[in-house]
Order: sequence, then C-alpha cells, then structure tokens
Amino acid sequence: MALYLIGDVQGCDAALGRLLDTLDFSPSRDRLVLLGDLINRGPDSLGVLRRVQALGDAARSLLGNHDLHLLGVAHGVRKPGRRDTLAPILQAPDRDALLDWLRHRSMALHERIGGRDLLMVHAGVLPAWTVDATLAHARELESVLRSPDLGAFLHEMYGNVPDAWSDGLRGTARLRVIVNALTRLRFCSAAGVMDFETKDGAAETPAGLLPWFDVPGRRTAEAVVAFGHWSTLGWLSRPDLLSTDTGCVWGGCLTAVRIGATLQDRERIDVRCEQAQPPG
Ligand SMILES: Nc1ncnc2c1ncn2[C@@H]1O[C@H](COP(=O)(O)OP(=O)(O)OP(=O)(O)OP(=O)(O)OC[C@H]2O[C@@H](n3cnc4c(N)ncnc43)[C@H](O)[C@@H]2O)[C@@H](O)[C@H]1O
Repeated sequence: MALYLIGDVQGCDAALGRLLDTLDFSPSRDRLVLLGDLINRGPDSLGVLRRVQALGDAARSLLGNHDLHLLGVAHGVRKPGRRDTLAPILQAPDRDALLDWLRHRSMALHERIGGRDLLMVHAGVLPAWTVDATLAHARELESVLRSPDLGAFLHEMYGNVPDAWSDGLRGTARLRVIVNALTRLRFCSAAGVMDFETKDGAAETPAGLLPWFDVPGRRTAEAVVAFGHWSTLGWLSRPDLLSTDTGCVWGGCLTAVRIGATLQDRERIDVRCEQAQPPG
C-alpha cells in the first residue's frame, strides 16, 4: 500500500494515465491525493474528471482555483476565459453528475504519518493559521460549496479583498479570504497580507513580500505542507514542504510523490508532458 500525492493535472488526462501506469497504481491497494486544479488549460479536462471519479475512494481530490472557476462558469457567474478549455465538461451528458461530484471535493486534507502532520492544500496557508485552524476554515467553505447556497456564494467568490485574515471576519468576506488563501496564495507580506499580482517563482520575490511558507513564525512550520498551484516555483522538497506543480500543462512534467512510513521518506516520479499552452 502506498500513498501518492500528485500536483496540478490541469486537463492533461493522457499524462495522468501515463503517470498512474508508471506508478502501477492499484485502487484496491494504493491511495492517491490530487492537490487541486484537476482541470482547465489542458486538452482533456473531461477525461480527468471521469478518470478520477472512477477511482472512487482510492483517490481524494482538493479543489483548486481552476476547479472553483468551473463551478463559477457552470453557474453563469463568469464567462469562460480565452485560455479556458472547459466546454467539453459543460456539454457532457454527465455534466451535472460531474459538477456535483466536484463540489463535494475537499479544500484541505490531513494525515498523521510517522508522528507528524501532513497538511495538504492547493495553494497555501496563511501564516497565522495552525493546522487545526486551516482544517476548520476548509470545512466552513466545504459546507457552503455542498449546500444550496453554492450559486449565491459563487457570485461573491471572485475578488482580492479582503486580503488578510482576521478571526472577526464573517460571511462572504471570511469565505473569500479562505478561498484565496487555500487556492490562490503565492506571496504575502510578513504580516500575512496576500498578494495576487505576482506569478513568478521565489527567485523573483517582489520587495516587501515573501513566499507564504517563508514568513517567520508561520504556525504550520512543524507540519509538512504539501501543495501545488505554483508552477513557476516548481518542485520543492524541504523538511516542512512539498511543492508539486511541475508545470504539466505548460510543457513541464506531471509529478507524483510517494510517501513512505515517515514524511521524510519521499520518492519523486515524473512523466514528461506535451505542452498544451505556451507559458508566460
Ligand atoms: N476567488 C477568486 N478570485 C479570482 N479568480 C478566481 C477565484 N477563484 C477562482 N479563480 C479563477 O482562477 C483562475 C486563475 O486564473 P489565472 O491567474 O489567469 O491562471 P493562470 O495564470 O493560468 O495561473 P495558474 O493558476 O494556472 O498558475 P500557474 O502557476 O500554473 O501559472 C502561472 C503563470 O505562470 C506562467 N508560467 C508557467 N510556467 C512558466 C514557465 N516555464 N515560464 C514562464 N512562465 C510560466 C503561466 O503562463 C501562468 O501565466 C481563473 O480562471 C479565475 O477565474
């Protein structure tokens, strides 16, 4: 039995199939966590959703910004963007079942392995959040996504403000900070104010900002946080971090990490990907 984490697939179903074959992944024996952005930009998002759904309980998935965007488009809240490749899902005969399945995916996941916490999110965690707080905030958002209030929430979801957490936040403002931290965060200030402009890698960190995981005093520093989302950061394996978006859709590779008996027991497995979109 093995646990595998896989970063952003973004509609690259052929690459996902090849990666699962390379792993010799068995749904009856192994477990898989997809770290969000299953879809969009790549050529076969419909295939990815059907493949992952068919894996049943062997595969758990996080929702990323592109997955939430599909829900927004499906509810008529947003028009598809120029580089979106969502139409085959929206036109599929099993569209409603797929969208319903999608909105029941997770915003954060947790495992205890070898006496240490593994916290899994799509993008990031605010420095003031503990592991327990992150999971509690994720559950708040999940309950709205799974409720009849989904459509109303999606109308309020898009936007960059407020850009910082406060325990006193309520309603839409609170949910928006949770969405933006868990699915869009790359850089923030030392005080935890999020930036949504910069998509460069950590080597290009703008003045006054830090990668979210390098903020001094970050309250998840004792855990291992695994995430995707940040293809210009790419692969990063540190004692406290696992960054897994290796730019499949941009012509990089799709990466799985096999986690062993402890969280430091990690094996990286890649497949090369055909470029689906030119980067930049
Ligand atoms: N609450 C909310 N508020 C607002 N929007 C919300 C939202 N919730 C959901 N959304 C949605 O989120 C989506 C994000 O849109 P975008 O922000 O336009 O998405 P993106 O540029 O494709 O970034 P991505 O998330 O794929 O990140 P990546 O690191 O791969 O790529 C980052 C960049 O790096 C570039 N890149 C990648 N590899 C590169 C390389 N090797 N060299 C140079 N550039 C590279 C890519 O071209 C890309 O531009 C939109 O559809 C939006 O509607």
